[in-house]
Amino acid sequence: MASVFHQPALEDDSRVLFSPSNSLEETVSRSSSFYNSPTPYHQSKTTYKLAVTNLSYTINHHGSIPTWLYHSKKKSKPINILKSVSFVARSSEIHAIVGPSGTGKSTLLRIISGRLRDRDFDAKSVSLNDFSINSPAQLRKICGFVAQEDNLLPLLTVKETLMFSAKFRLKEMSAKEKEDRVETLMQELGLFHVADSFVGDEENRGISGGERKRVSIGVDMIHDPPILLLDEPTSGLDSSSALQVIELLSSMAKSKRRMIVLSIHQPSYRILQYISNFLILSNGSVVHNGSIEALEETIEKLGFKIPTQLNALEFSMEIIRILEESNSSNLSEMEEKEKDPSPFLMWQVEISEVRLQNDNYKQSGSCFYWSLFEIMVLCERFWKIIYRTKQLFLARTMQALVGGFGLGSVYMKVNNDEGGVAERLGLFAFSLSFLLSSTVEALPIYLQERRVLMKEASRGAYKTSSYMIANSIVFLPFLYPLDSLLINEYWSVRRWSVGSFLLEGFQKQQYEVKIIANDSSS
Ligand SMILES: Nc1ncnc2c1ncn2[C@@H]1O[C@H](COP(=O)(O)OP(=O)(O)OP(=O)(O)O)[C@@H](O)[C@H]1O
Repeated sequence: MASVFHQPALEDDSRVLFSPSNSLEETVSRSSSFYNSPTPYHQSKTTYKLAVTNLSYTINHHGSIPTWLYHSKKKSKPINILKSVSFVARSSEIHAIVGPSGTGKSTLLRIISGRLRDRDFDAKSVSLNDFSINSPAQLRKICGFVAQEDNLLPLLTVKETLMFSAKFRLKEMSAKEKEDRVETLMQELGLFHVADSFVGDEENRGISGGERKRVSIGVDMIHDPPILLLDEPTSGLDSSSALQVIELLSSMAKSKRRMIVLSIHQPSYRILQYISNFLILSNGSVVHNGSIEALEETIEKLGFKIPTQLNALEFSMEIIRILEESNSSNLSEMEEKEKDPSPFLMWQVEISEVRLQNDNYKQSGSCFYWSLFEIMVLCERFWKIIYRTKQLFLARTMQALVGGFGLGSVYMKVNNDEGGVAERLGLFAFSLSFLLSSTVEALPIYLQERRVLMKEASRGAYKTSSYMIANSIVFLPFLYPLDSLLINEYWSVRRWSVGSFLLEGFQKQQYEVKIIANDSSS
């Protein structure tokens, strides 16, 4: 904890971006070019310091349920998920967040990655190279976030998956540049040998678990963000695959000065050596922030001996309550000492006045053009998935043809009189009921896609409206009852549509009413 309150010596080029000596305009222009730059960030060779200071996060018991749905006379008790969490992470290092289940690791990562509402974000709590971050949107731009559950479409190959991510996130690049970026990334992630293999899922076996995890990492670092956040990247992997993933992250951190912050459950002894700093959380509070050696010292000072079969981190989980108590008493001592504001804290207040001016971030080029581009890329992806989903593509095409012609043939016998109109209406309703059943059939596929959509849209890969339009364009021809209706209507070409029959029937009725009226008046 103490390390948080000392101003660390920064490497020379760490101030290139947000140097306090720069004028405000200079800082602003540099910072906005940083966010807007299509160039991969690592090329700037800038190092970063991400500081989280006294971050607390509280939610109401009913979470995101709207108040109008939550009828309770009892006032809900807020839950303090994170309590005054502070730490500093730097480029070229792996920083691990550890702790028992439900202790707030994922919540902390989600906040740092900017995945929270603007109104829940405390602007004073996160800074980059000593400049306060104003909004979650800024964090989303500079951080790649790999969630615990992967977000991959099983019917795309590894290369296609990365290529689609490049199309969404590197729009300014030419097709050749995107291709090169994907090739380089596959090389870096050790995925070249599975480039043309399908990602797969539980039903259709594809690439291995470790490779899946590496593809997920690739999807979120296609734009080469300087900060990469990963929620439990080793979960569900055997020890050698877990080690491979951590080794890969370590080499990525070192070779391109990336900052890596990850949450991890019980890392093995071999994994520990790749991690520079451990932030141990218990009930949302920090109980240790430092190296593994510092943790061993703390445990020894508390009078414990680490059993030979456990590493310091595993043992710390067993005595986490004692660590928590000891840390809270250390903290109260520190608070006593810090009643007078330290020079570091005063300096923090001064620099926080120089804000990152990124709110006016605008994507270059016309908005309409990009929307069109997104729709086209999404259509291409939808089409690939439908084409490769045999049950969807073949069955639907057959259904459209057989159903359409089958139902259409019924129309041949229908007479061209009022009775025919009634029969046509019956057939029309019958066909409509097929539309409903077809929607139900497509639902599981749509729901699987929807999960991916929600995650992609939340990280700003594309607009939800583009997805909807693309979805409609591609799915519409496969709504076979609709095709049946069109074919049926075409079959009854003598009158063209049920509508015209209805109109004709209505006119006839009007005519008959008139005749009856004339008869009765005469
Ligand atoms: N939106 C929410 N509504 C209600 N409770 C929440 C919400 N988000 C988080 N929590 C609670 O906050 C606590 C911390 O959750 P979080 O997912 O961050 O824990 P974690 O340390 O990542 O757990 P795990 O290791 O099991 O993934 C949990 O008790 C969780 O139930």
